[in-house]
Amino acid sequence: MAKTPVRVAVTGAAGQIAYSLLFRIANGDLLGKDTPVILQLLDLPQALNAVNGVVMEIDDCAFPLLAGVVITDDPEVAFKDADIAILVGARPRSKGMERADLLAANAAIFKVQGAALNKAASRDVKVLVVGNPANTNAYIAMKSAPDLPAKNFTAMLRLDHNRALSQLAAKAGVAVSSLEKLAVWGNHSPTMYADYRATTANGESIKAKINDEAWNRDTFLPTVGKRGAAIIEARGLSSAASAANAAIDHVRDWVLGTNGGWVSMGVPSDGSYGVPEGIIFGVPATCENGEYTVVKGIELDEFSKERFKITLDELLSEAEGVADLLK
Ligand SMILES: NC(=O)C1=CN([C@@H]2O[C@H](COP(=O)(O)OP(=O)(O)OC[C@H]3O[C@@H](n4cnc5c(N)ncnc54)[C@H](O)[C@@H]3O)[C@@H](O)[C@H]2O)C=CC1
Ligand SMILES: O=C([O-])CC(=O)C(=O)O
Repeated sequence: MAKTPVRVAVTGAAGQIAYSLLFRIANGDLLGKDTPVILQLLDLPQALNAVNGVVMEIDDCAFPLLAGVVITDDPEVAFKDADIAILVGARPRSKGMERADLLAANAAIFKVQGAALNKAASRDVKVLVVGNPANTNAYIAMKSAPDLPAKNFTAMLRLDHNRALSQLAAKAGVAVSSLEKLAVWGNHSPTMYADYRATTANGESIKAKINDEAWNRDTFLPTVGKRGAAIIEARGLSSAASAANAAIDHVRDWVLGTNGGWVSMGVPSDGSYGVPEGIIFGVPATCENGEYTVVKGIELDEFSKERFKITLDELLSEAEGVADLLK
């Protein structure tokens, strides 16, 4: 019997990330080649003409799995019965800005969208926030949706995770596909802590194989942390296709499972690792039957504790910065 189509809402549908993301969702890369999808696209009124143009192109692909498209500037229409909501729409940063500079500009958007999700979306909606600053935007959306389970709200750390995998594979001379058990902790910002102490390639410790603590501190962590800025510097625009790819990876793994493998996701803290409850913090997780489970019991050494504190302090100050908005 044909499967019921899954309703996937995407905000910022006229933007550069969406221009990669929407075609891949319609192609079945998100939910598998046996699952029809309905795209529910949101953007600002002045961008709807551009969304219409993107949808003309989507039509011209004749995707067999595409069961419908909704185009709207009303968040409640976009999120109506949504099973998945990928919140991309926000102002991106330009040269010289830090992601935190976007906090004020983007916070209000996520309050409105959280409230609209609360009202209109499926009670099981899986929300991924991509728009920066992603963790705190997810926090605002979650706090603005009191009738939805907090665990439904996640932020994208997967781009950092994928960047780290690629750097590690190159350094160690192993295939990306052989790497397991990488953790990216904290905020999607240069403070994130990509932690490969537990990572293995074909069962062998990557830390032992690389055996270069100076590289970890002085090259690897800054490269992963500042990759977004390096791409803006080189391209004049922030990363788009790689961000769309990471969004696909995040949601696909959440829905379809990771077979025991670790992925990094920003999720509301349950208090583990000393992160105050509700703060959206990047953690290693496994996914099964549509649920994620945080990997527990990882010991933090002195260096890890230092890095952990820096990224947590940043998130706590971002949360404080939006406290008034949430009253
Ligand atoms: N978490 C991550 O790893 C990454 C996050 N990003 C972030 O993703 C966001 C989007 O990036 P791009 O697609 O490159 O930007 P873009 O400027 O090309 O597109 C953004 C789109 O969002 C729309 N928009 C703005 N406010 C909106 C609202 N209230 N409701 C609906 N749509 C709205 C705009 O009209 C525009 O079409 C930025 O915040 C960027 O910093 C980018 C790369 C990676
Ligand atoms: O750096 C930016 O502004 C876009 C982004 O989040 C990334 O590429 O990681």
